[in-house]
Amino acid sequence: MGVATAPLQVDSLSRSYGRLVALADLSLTVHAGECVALIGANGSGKSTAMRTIAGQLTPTSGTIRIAGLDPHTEPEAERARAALAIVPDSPLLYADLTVRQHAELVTIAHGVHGESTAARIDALLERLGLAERADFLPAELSRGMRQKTQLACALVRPAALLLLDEPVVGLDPPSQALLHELLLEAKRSRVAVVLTTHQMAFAEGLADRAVMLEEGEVVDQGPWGEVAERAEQRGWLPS
Ligand SMILES: Nc1ncnc2c1ncn2[C@@H]1O[C@H](COP(=O)(O)OP(=O)(O)OP(=O)(O)O)[C@@H](O)[C@H]1O
Repeated sequence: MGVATAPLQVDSLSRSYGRLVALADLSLTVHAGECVALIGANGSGKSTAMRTIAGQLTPTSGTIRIAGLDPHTEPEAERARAALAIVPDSPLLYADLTVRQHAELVTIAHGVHGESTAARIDALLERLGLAERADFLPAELSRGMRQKTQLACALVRPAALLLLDEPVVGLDPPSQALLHELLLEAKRSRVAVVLTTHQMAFAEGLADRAVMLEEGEVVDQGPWGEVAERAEQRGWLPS
């Protein structure tokens, strides 16, 4: 067996919107079981990085490999998407599907639907406090419940790479603690996790490494504790 392919390998990734360079020259490798936090001010390029890695935005230059596969080139893109689970910065749910149907749709789409997945869905909805809302439509849910539905969709099936853009937003403190625990479990299952957050406390104990962006450029990166300390020194106060 050769060296295992990293779930995420990004090389010199840049993305512009017209003349605005939203992300410049990001290189990042995330190994199985590792968590990397992207931090930075509003508009620093975090979501642009996440969406480009996810295959939703075309890179201006650079390369992305998800489990060795290019998310921007068919037919590889489909297999890259299969290796990837995403929590977008605002919930993207179908108006006419219930909470449970969202989770089922993901398992069907990824070919892992069956009796054991039905039990897994039940257990996950229970943990997320959604069991009593399993048959509700998105419009009948609170904002936090919609966010938890999105989390259920991302966690309900195996993925090599989990991308979470501001996953904490809208969650109450116990739900934030639960998400922290669920992500630690994902790491223990060898999932590579990349998340963006403005809440330094949430990433504490979860992120192994951090990348700090400023106006699209990487201004610092390294072990979480070191980057967080330097970020505080440069006036980046934890919330
Ligand atoms: N669709 C777009 N068209 C033009 N410019 C965009 C577009 N989306 C984002 N930008 C610009 O790209 C830059 C980076 O935005 P991005 O959403 O990646 O930042 P962010 O770090 O995720 O911010 P936040 O913390 O507010 O979520 C900003 O200057 C923003 O104005």
